Amino acid sequence: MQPSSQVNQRIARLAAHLQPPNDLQNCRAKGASGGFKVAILGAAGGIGQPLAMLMKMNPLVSLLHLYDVVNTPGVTADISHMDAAAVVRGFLGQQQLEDALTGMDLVVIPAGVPRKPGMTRDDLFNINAGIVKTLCEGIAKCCPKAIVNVISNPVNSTVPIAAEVFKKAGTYDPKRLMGVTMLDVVRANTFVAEVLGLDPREVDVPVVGGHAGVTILPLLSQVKPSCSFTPKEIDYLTDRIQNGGTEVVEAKAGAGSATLSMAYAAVKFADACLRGLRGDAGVVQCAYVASEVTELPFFATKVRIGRSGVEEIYPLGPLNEYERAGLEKAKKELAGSIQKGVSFVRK
Ligand SMILES: NC(=O)C1=CN([C@@H]2O[C@H](COP(=O)(O)OP(=O)(O)OC[C@H]3O[C@@H](n4cnc5c(N)ncnc54)[C@H](O)[C@@H]3O)[C@@H](O)[C@H]2O)C=CC1
Ligand SMILES: O=C([O-])CC(=O)C(=O)O
Repeated sequence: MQPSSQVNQRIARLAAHLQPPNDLQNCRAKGASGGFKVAILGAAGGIGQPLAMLMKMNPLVSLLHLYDVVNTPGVTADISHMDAAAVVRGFLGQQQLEDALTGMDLVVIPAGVPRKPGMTRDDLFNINAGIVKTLCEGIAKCCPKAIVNVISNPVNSTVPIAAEVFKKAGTYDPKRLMGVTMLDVVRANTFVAEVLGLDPREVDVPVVGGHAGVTILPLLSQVKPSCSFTPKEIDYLTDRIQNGGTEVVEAKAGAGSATLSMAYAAVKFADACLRGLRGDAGVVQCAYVASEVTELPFFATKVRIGRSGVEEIYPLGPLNEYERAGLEKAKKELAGSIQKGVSFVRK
């Protein structure tokens, strides 16, 4: 074991490499005016790295803060060499969390452990709940007005955890907290397009409920362009969309869960948040948010994102019998997951 002073010195040396020299910092910052400031927490991970790369490429981002408890010097050095506009800064370890968060407009959280085959997302609760709680305490202190995108699983519980942390700190604004369920929509669009023989970019499948198993409820009766499916196709598509995450976990055989498609989905969702913040009209995506659409305190549906975050939550729309049965199953499981998250912070 290395003595902790040696470890701290090493971290300080590594951290020093994450910033440009003092006399160059102002000149770097000038290139960053006009866009949004975005932090990724868990930026050195399987999702974090490709997400950081894609965010660096987003013209709406002027400053990109990469925070993790390991490996941010390397990831930051690497990504900062891309000749895209955003200035990239790295932050390593808990003692740099506050610097990473101060002044941010959008915070994206993919920090935490992923599943291995045989696990459910809820099996990640014991580790990830504490990680999300600590990170949200930092957000409440350093950037309470930021939009927060929670990716860390189990999303059905980590979003209620974040809400409770913000309530305790007196900073909770339900419009600014969103659980990222975009990957369910991305998968649904892909799988439905395959069945219909369409380009997935032309397909829009609303996916409501939450982000685990039966709580992932694709509304196949509301697919655009308007179409119809056989009962066999509905069973196949519902099952594949609900178990898309497990399909990847099993294929990766112990090496983690979806990272590349998730980074794609996360940047699609983050971009929608930034366009909303900019004031673009008609920015609509599915997200898991505080909601009155059902009797549950959180639920994923289509939402309209604007300057203040979630500005409108759309109703479920007409459901068929199959979807109504799915909704009941989803609500039952979601209720327990939400309560588990709330109790974790209130206990
Ligand atoms: N919402 C969604 O649709 C999806 C969510 N996920 C979830 O995203 C999370 C991350 O997945 P991966 O990137 O594949 O995992 P990973 O293990 O590759 O990366 C996670 C990163 O988080 C970092 N980390 C751990 N504790 C931290 C802390 N206290 N502060 C900051 N960073 C910390 C780790 O050092 C690591 O770099 C998992 O919980 C996974 O289940 C994954 C795919 C889809
Ligand atoms: O399945 C997992 O554990 C990761 C995830 O949430 C997904 O891919 O949808």
